[in-house]
Formats: sequence, C-alpha cells, structure tokens
Amino acid sequence: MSDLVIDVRGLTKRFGGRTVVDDVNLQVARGSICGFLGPNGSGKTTTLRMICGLLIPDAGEGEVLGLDLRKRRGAIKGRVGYMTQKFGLFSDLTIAENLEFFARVHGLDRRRERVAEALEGLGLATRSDQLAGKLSGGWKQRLALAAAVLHEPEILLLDEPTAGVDPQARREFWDQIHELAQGGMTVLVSTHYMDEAERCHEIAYIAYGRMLARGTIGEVIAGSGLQALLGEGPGADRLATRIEGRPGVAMAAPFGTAIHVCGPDLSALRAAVAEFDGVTWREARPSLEDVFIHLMRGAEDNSVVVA
Ligand SMILES: Nc1ncnc2c1ncn2[C@@H]1O[C@H](COP(=O)(O)OP(=O)(O)OP(=O)(O)O)[C@@H](O)[C@H]1O
Repeated sequence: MSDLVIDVRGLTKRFGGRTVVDDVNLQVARGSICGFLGPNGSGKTTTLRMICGLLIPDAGEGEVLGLDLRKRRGAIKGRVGYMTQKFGLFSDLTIAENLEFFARVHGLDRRRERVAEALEGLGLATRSDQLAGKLSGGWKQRLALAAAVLHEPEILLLDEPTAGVDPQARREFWDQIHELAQGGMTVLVSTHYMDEAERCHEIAYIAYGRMLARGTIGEVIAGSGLQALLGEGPGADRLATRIEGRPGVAMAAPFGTAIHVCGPDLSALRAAVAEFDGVTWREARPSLEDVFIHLMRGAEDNSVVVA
C-alpha cells in the first residue's frame, strides 16, 4: 500500500441543486496531521463524511487506507474514527461507563482492556468515575476523543473538536492529537482556529466547496503571492478604512495598536501607505488569516441554487 492513507480525487457532492463539495482532491500521508480550514458552510463536514464512508459522493473516486471509497465503505468505516461536531455522550453515565457503552455498541473485543488503555492514554484514568454531564468542555472533548479512538482506528477525522474550549484545554487536546499521530495515526481535523492550523503538519483550505490551497503553512502563504506591510506608530490602528480599497491593497486590518496591509505587490503597497509617514512601515510575513481571507474573497460563492 502507498503511504497515502487518504487519496481522493474529484470528490463532488450536491444537495438539491447546489454543489457543496466541488471536485476536491485530497492526499494525506500516514502519521500526518492535516488541518482542514474554510469558512462556515464551505463543505468541510460533507468532505469528512464522504471520506469516512458515511456519504456517497456524486462524483469522484479514491482510496482510503487503500480501500475503494465507493465499493468498500463498510470496511473503511471500521478503520476510521470520526468525532462529529455534536458527539453524543450520556451525561448520567461516568467517563468509564460511557466508554464501555461505546465499546459494546461497536461490538469490540477486549472491552475492559480497551477502555483501560483509552482512559490511561488520554489522561482520563483519575476521572474515570466522574459523570460525563459534570465535566468541563475540555474534558468532554477528551472523552469524545477517547470514544473515537477506542477501536484503534488508523485514521481519525475530527470535526471542529475544540470549538468553544479554553486555550489551555485546547493545547492539551492538541498534545494528545500529536501523540496519536506519533503512534502512526493519520489525522484530518477541521478547525476555525489559526493557532490550531499552525499545529498541523499541513493544511487544506476549502471555500464554497472548492479546494483553494494545500500544503505546509509556509507553502500556503508563499503560494498566495501576498505581500504585507506592518505599520506601527500613533493612530496606525485607525487607518484601516482609509487604506483599504486603494490600488494594490487587498486588505487592511488593525492588529492591536498596529496595522497590517496586504496585497500582491510590495511597491504598490508602499505607494498606498506613503502619505501616512507618521507611521513606521516595515515588510512583514502575511499571516495565515490574511491568506485565507484573501482566498475566500477571490472565490466564487456557491450558495446560488442552480435549477
Ligand atoms: N444533508 C444536507 N442536506 C442539504 N444541505 C446540506 C446537507 N448537509 C450539508 N448541507 C449544506 O452543505 C453546505 C456545506 O455544509 P458543511 O457542513 O459540509 O460545511 P462546513 O464547512 O463543515 O461548515 P461549518 O464550518 O459551519 O461546520 C452547507 O451550506 C450546508 O447547509
């Protein structure tokens, strides 16, 4: 088998007259953590559901763990873990009881050992008797992660797993994801958080159903062709509305007391800000957020229904 555990080409899904995933290609190598980013409604969940065999693509083909995406959906499901956005836990069962329940529902062997391993591996052992309903958001996510990996999947699909979770808990959750990946698990994780994108080995950016960028953070930023200037000085953060829309400026946004101005050509950017000489301007690296907003603005809206 090739080292690509996810290799899908031309994936397309339509709901009604609308194409919500449009000709998406995605390749992910074993043990890699791939961040899946894009605005709300851009097709991330739908893509994840096609990859794990829950939805049948209207077009496209591919292999997941070397298995044909269309013909071997049952086999794929058994080897993939999927943590949905609204995972269901039983609030009146303890952590351990929840995991035992999942193990039974999935007909797993070695149930007691698997639950003990999951509790230990994900740092839940000391809390195993706590009721799931009493856990904080971060611990609930960790329990959901434990449930998703109980059957020792080779691929883990996580759909916005840390939405609404505080930074410390998010960091710990990501440490766990890295540990799983170091153990050979391949992770595809959707997120809206830029700091989480930066913890991925590589990222994929989708907007309006189309894959717009793919690669490491450095590759995606370089591939955008964006240049940036950072302006610092009195009132710099109040200049955005005056600078945005000038020739050569794709966007201008305040960052704390500074301003970030981006566009495809550095000399045009310098010309656009030249009159504001009370501000010190220096070349900066565009942020991932700059790049995503730029890509999204350049993409075509697919919310129009084609009859
Ligand atoms: N079963 C369905 N029937 C009809 N439309 C659907 C269905 N599932 C998803 N959609 C629509 O498809 C589009 C893509 O949805 P999807 O959930 O894949 O996006 P997403 O990128 O995961 O969004 P978010 O970041 O908000 O979770 C949305 O407009 C959604 O309303």
